[in-house]
Amino acid sequence: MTLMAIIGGTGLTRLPELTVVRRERIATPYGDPSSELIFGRFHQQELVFLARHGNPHIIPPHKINYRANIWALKEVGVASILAVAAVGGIGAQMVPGKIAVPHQIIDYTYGRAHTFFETDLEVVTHVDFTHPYSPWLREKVLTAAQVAGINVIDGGVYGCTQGPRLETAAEISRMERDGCDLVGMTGMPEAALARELGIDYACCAVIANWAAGKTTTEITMTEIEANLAVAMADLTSILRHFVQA
Ligand SMILES: CSC[C@H]1O[C@H](OP(=O)(O)O)[C@H](O)[C@@H]1O
Ligand code: HPA
Repeated sequence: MTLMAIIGGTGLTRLPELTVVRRERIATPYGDPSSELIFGRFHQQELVFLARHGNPHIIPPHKINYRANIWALKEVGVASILAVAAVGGIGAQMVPGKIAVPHQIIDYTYGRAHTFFETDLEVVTHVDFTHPYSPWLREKVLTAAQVAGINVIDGGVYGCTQGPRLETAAEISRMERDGCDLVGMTGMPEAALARELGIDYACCAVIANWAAGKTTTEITMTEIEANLAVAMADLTSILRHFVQA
């Protein structure tokens, strides 16, 4: 069994039920990762956990050193990453409190260090990114959810915005016309960097709120945290079945 990692986002700064074995701070050519890597056993399965926004959660989405995070995971031998990400729901089925396993991405970010293939290369490298999430890893998550008896949404287009502000209603309307079902701020360049280093990558998108303009009420952190708290119990159950599969 190869080493897998879980990257935890908003609402998942530490992984419940993880027995910590050791913590390691990894230096990379790109600087420091968001947090130390936590090596542990999660229901008998060895894995590595990384808190995307640091622990405590202090790094905003546009300031995350995505390259250092992915490089550090590669450095310690990680072959697959399950990313957990809080999102806003755009599509009608993307109801707050539910979990979706997106199958596509549209990148609206700008100015982020988004590639390892920049300078001093012998050849220019263009990785295939037709299917940004590894199909077998998505299937494994979906099967784990089914076995756990949790009704997750199979598929969805994750639109990644720059943040840290939330979107305007018009931006969400445009994203909807583009085909986005979910909106978050961290899916890119994380997924692309994993692909560049040959690490399999899939995402559990935890729906925290209706996206801007989808309701008449203001989006508040209180609402987001409450929905995340409810969904995290389902997420932990999916992860338990996922690692045991
Ligand atoms: C209003 S919460 C926004 C924050 O939550 C998500 O983080 P993550 O993807 O790491 O769970 C979103 O991308 C924003 O960073
Ligand atoms: O509505 C949102 N927009 C962007 N990112 C998010 N992360 C949680 N909710 C949202």
